[in-house]
Amino acid sequence: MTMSPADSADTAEGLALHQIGVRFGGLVALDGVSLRVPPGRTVGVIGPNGAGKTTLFNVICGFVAPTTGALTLDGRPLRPRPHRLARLGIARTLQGVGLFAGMTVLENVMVGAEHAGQRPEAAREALERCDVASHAHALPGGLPYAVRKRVALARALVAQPRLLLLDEPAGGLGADEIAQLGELITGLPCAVLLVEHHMDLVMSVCDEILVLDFGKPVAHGTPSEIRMNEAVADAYLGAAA
Ligand SMILES: Nc1ncnc2c1ncn2[C@@H]1O[C@H](COP(=O)(O)OP(=O)(O)OP(=O)(O)O)[C@@H](O)[C@H]1O
Repeated sequence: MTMSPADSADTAEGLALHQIGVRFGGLVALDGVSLRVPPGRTVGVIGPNGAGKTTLFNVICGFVAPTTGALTLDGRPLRPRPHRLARLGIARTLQGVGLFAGMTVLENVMVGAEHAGQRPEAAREALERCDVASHAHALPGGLPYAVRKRVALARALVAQPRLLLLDEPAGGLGADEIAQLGELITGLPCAVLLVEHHMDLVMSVCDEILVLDFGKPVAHGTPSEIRMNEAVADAYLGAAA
């Protein structure tokens, strides 16, 4: 299998990371990571604990500035800032849920709609897409965790992003809920960057997968290529040992 860094992509469309490196003091969290998320594609990032997945996500969201390398959006330099992502057509969900406890489900998603300049009806449509419209008038606190996560996803989707960043969306979910989440992700019209531990979900929804180990890219390919890759098996067995 060949590595396919963003630098060699035949088109500059979409988000691209070029040789990104991040250091926290003496610790190298990311080292030479290149990746492209073309329009409409679902790209997964996996790796053992501490591999740098969340750091990569944080670089794209603008929470962490890369020490080396650069990002581009449609070929133009991108210096992400968390509060400017919506304007760029990028939405995200974070680990956990992060809903406003004092607002109903619908109001939570309306906040997202307003922020993105969408019409109010878009909020109900997003709830329907995520199959949680029946909870529109409930407060999040009383709802099952899986429902709250779907509401958070609806709040991200209401912006009708061109790129959706998902940070461990399967965390805390059961097998059936993860399967439903997979169906939802597969049906999305936007590009998706999925940072996730749950291999079955990643393998079932992603067009391509980047594998990190100790901050370095160790493989990049289709799910079937990744399944057969020895370096990937080594990274995971090493982590389990
Ligand atoms: N703000 C920070 N300051 C110092 N070190 C950090 C910081 N954030 C992450 N790290 C370190 O960087 C490395 C990569 O961490 P990161 O959270 O990106 O990995 P991960 O692949 O998301 O792990 P996990 O699967 O456990 O969430 C780890 O060694 C971590 O301890």
